[in-house]
Amino acid sequence: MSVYQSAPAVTESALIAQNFDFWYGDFHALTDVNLNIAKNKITAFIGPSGCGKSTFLRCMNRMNDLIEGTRIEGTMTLDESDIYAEGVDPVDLRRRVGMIFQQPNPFPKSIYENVAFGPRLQGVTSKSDLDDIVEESLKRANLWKEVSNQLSKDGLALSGGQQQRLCIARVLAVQPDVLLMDEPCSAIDPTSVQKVEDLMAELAPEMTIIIVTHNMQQAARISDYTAFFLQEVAGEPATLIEYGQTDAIFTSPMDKRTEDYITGRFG
Ligand SMILES: Nc1ncnc2c1ncn2[C@@H]1O[C@H](COP(=O)(O)OP(=O)(O)OP(=O)(O)O)[C@@H](O)[C@H]1O
Repeated sequence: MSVYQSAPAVTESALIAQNFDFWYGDFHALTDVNLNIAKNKITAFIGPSGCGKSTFLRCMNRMNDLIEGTRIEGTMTLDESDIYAEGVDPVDLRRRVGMIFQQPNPFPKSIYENVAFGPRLQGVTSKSDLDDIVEESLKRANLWKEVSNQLSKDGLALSGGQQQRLCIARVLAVQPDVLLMDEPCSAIDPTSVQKVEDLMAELAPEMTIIIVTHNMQQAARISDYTAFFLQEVAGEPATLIEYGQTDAIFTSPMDKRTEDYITGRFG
């Protein structure tokens, strides 16, 4: 049973998981997750290694579909539509629900082509439209000033932190409603971490952001809501333990297990 502390009301929720379970083949990884993700806010997923944070994140844009033998039970809705319903195109879903990974993964193409790739697939052909989208996306990703005079440079030649912001620009170029970020700052330098955190704050008023982080200070600093996951018994499924406004989770957790985790007693 999870504890909810002033979680967002359903009407303010972008994504809603109900009685959600997930399996990798025979391995039951997550059970009975019930969670309303607040629209246009930042939500952090925290918990010890292996408690299913990334798994649950990947359920939100059906990335796990790409792994053979996975299955779900329960429902996951995005703006009240079931994302696992028959007829939903996972590729279209992943445009609406973009993802940033721990390791930046630009294409081996120029900075410009990395950002223009998605819009081109969507049918944008005009050079001036593409130029505008590339500039706007790089600006929103806090990268424009650093790369505006070298757009033909290979994206892989950028620093790790710049590559991560390039990946963010690439996602922003297709105008997602939701941004999933799986430990986006753990492989980049501190200055870039600051830039990524700044841009998350800038994006949040118009975009729902969910971040998996091992860094408690980061979760406390940047998120509006926090969800704590835990696998209590090895081999048994993990679940959501406590969820609510970040201030409440970090200052007055209602569940002893949340308190023990955030005060560093385990994990
Ligand atoms: N592709 C996979 N196939 C089988 N089991 C997997 C797969 N990916 C993850 N798991 C298992 O699912 C459980 C949850 O893993 P997951 O990576 O979601 O946890 P996490 O909380 O994100 O961990 P971390 O903080 O270390 O990244 C773990 O037991 C993991 O070994």
